[in-house]
Amino acid sequence: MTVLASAPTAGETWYAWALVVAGVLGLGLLLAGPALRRRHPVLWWTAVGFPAAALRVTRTWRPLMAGCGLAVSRKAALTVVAGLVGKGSSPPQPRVPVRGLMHPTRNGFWFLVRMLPGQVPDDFVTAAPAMAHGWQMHAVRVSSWKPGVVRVSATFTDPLRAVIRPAPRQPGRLLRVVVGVLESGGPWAIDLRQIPHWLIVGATRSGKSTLINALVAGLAPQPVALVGIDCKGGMELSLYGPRLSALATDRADAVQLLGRLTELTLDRMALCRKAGVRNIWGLPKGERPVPVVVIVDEIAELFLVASRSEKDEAQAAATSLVRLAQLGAALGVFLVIAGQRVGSDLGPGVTALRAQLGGRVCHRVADSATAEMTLGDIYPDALVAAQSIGPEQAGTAVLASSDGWERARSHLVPETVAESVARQYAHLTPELPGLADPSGPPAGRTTVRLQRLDRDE
Ligand SMILES: Nc1ncnc2c1ncn2[C@@H]1O[C@H](COP(=O)(O)OP(=O)(O)OP(=O)(O)O)[C@@H](O)[C@H]1O
Repeated sequence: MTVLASAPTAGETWYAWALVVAGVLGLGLLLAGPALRRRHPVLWWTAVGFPAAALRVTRTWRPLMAGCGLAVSRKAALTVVAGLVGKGSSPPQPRVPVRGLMHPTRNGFWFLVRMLPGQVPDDFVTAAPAMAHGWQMHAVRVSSWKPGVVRVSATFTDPLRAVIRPAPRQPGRLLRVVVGVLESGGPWAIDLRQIPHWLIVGATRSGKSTLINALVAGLAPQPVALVGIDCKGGMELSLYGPRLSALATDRADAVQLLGRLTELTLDRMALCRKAGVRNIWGLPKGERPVPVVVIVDEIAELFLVASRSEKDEAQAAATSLVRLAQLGAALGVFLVIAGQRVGSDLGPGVTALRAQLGGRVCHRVADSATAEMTLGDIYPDALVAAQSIGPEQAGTAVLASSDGWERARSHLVPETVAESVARQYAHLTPELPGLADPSGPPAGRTTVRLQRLDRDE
């Protein structure tokens, strides 16, 4: 028997080579994939992860939408007509929301979705965990984009897992400090001119003080006055003593200091009224009073009462804080209030105050009620994210403001660093004569140094 062998054509040779090259590349990526992912995650995501995710999203979009109850059946009449015209072919599929182009990011992707009539963004928020599972992503977040459209963004890994050390400080904008990293990979900046008052909540050792360290270390080199209220005997805030213009270490002190701050605010109001401007930023530079950032550590110490006289003090403190929050933004007085709890059990004042604090940071919390108190009145869907922060994720928090919510992790700024920055910039501490306690030494020069025994730094 004779076998006739014909020489391959040029087209066949090219095709065979392309197959071999694709096979070698595929095999190489398969073998080197895990190492590439570990060492160069961005490169891995661009070369392997994103194309695979794009295929997965395309393949699963319709079944996912149907499984999550986001597909809408065609009109019955249309189905009947299609059945008659199609002569037994399968009826038309239910309609699913229209998905836009996928845009890759450094650690994920995002796309827009046009919702079908009758759907609201919350329907997609509920479906986000199913999308994350279906696409094998670390997390999927859904936010409103514009009426009728939501933005779906996904991340393939948690960028907040690793401890984040701060980069060397750059001179920044007045009252703006980069304190950490956002889950989306961008900087987490606290900008007091944009959001003047903040509430920082978290269980013990969840990262509140570390965040305040980062904030103070960023504010210390700026021309601002820092004022501390720490009713735990100054145990936390006395660290920054050399850079503080005033420090109250118990409730009686705090009530007086808050009273003086209210007077200072009213003086500023009179100044602005006289100059015919709406806020201190409208005053000429030479006449503009220095911005004051008031840091309150452990708000419960101000509000919890055991006796009648304490009740009056707590009420006075609450009233002053609410007034400062109402008037302060325009007059250069900003509040940063930290505590383990902000429940209404602390008294009616705390609810009124909470409503005035537009910026919220919720670290790991001990109970769901605290997360609800911190975030629930702004973004109920952020609650799940806040409640899933574990003890090993100290410094991780959910941030919320009128712009939306996001997960973030603060820079690890140990107290020794914050203390030395405060000493380094002590010469910038503005003297605010109206604030100093007439009966005591200037608080900024306090010599008390209380050591926390539970620190591991
Ligand atoms: N952003 C962070 N990155 C890494 N580790 C952190 C971070 N924040 C806090 N930690 C770790 O958690 C520990 C406790 O943090 P921190 O003292 O800030 O908690 P806290 O909420 O202020 O606690 P307490 O209410 O008891 O004062 C720190 O000593 C540090 O080891």
